[in-house]
Amino acid sequence: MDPINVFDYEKLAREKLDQLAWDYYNGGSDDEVTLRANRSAFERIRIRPRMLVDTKNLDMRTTALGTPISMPVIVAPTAAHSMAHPDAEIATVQATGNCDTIFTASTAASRNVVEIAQAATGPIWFQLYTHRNLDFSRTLVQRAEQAGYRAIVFTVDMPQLGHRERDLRNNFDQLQQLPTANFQLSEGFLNPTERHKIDTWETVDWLKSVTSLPILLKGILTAEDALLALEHHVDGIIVSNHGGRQLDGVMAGIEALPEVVEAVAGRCEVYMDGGIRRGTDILKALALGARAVLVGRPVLWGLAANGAQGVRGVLEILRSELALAMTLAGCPNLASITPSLVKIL
Ligand SMILES: Cc1cc2nc3c(=O)[nH]c(=O)nc-3n(C[C@H](O)[C@H](O)[C@H](O)COP(=O)(O)O)c2cc1C
Ligand SMILES: CC(C)CC(=O)C(=O)O
Repeated sequence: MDPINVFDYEKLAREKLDQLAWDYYNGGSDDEVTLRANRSAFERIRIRPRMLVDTKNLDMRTTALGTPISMPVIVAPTAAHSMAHPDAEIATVQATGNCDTIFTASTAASRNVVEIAQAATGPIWFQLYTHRNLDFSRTLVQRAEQAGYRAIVFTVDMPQLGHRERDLRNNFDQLQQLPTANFQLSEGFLNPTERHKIDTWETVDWLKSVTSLPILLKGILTAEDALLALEHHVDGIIVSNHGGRQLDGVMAGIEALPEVVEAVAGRCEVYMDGGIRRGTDILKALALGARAVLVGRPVLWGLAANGAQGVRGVLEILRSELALAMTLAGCPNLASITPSLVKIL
């Protein structure tokens, strides 16, 4: 099969992955209400296209915290790429760089923070989960800074692992069994039930004190927390529900985006993720105020299907779908994508 959309890569990945890896990648928490909402919410947003607009010189380039990227699509941090393909993060970081966009390396990656930076062919961000010993985290963040990462993405929605029933049925204990390189999660994360003792808003201040890199908070879903993030001087917010893997029943990323954008009022950059599978999804997110979107599972599907080439295939499909959506909607560039482009039903 020659994949013509991202879902074709999902089918190819399903054929390659064993049940445990498939469930870990694709699953959500509890009843997976939020996981499904991340997709279905896009169907309640309709596009108001404009006609007879000159889109010959279509331009979707932008910047993310000052870094130029060729399209408003960034690779989200996801753990342990070696479960998808032996080339692991080396393949994903290189394919992403070859598409001229940003790769975000997870703290729970299967290659360490320096190996990934050395393999990179483009800009990279580092996603942080704190270690129970903050000195260890300081070293990790500083190693990332020295290795050339351009921002720290601090994930704030995991005081404890969500209740992922597919993994429980497979006896897959992520904190014990994920093949991670930076540290053993079972040692670093505390006892999973005590993890909530680690991170507070003070941790954001601590993070600012140990790095000069810009900081994004990933996992914000409300205006209240967006305002607190601004009080703590973050550089960016990623509106996210962790791909429906943490608290089930929370809003879809695309549903939470407008209130965060309104609260922030241009004072920092706002990104979103969750359920981005089509160029039209990206168009809708940009219309509702995201600077760019992040994609999680589709990149893992591409990696599982065909290594670096599969990752590139996924990202190029999203690029060409967005180009077509912009053309048909009468948007020659990202600045022309404004709230009036969509109607929320
Ligand atoms: C298998 C898997 C592993 C993930 N690992 C991480 C992680 O290590 N750190 C993190 O901040 N988010 C992690 N996430 C969440 C993603 O960064 C992102 O928020 C989510 O996947 C976006 O939704 P999507 O998969 O529908 O695109 C993970 C998601 C998946 C599916
Ligand atoms: C359990 C974490 C280390 C990885 C993660 O964020 C996830 O699986 O969603």
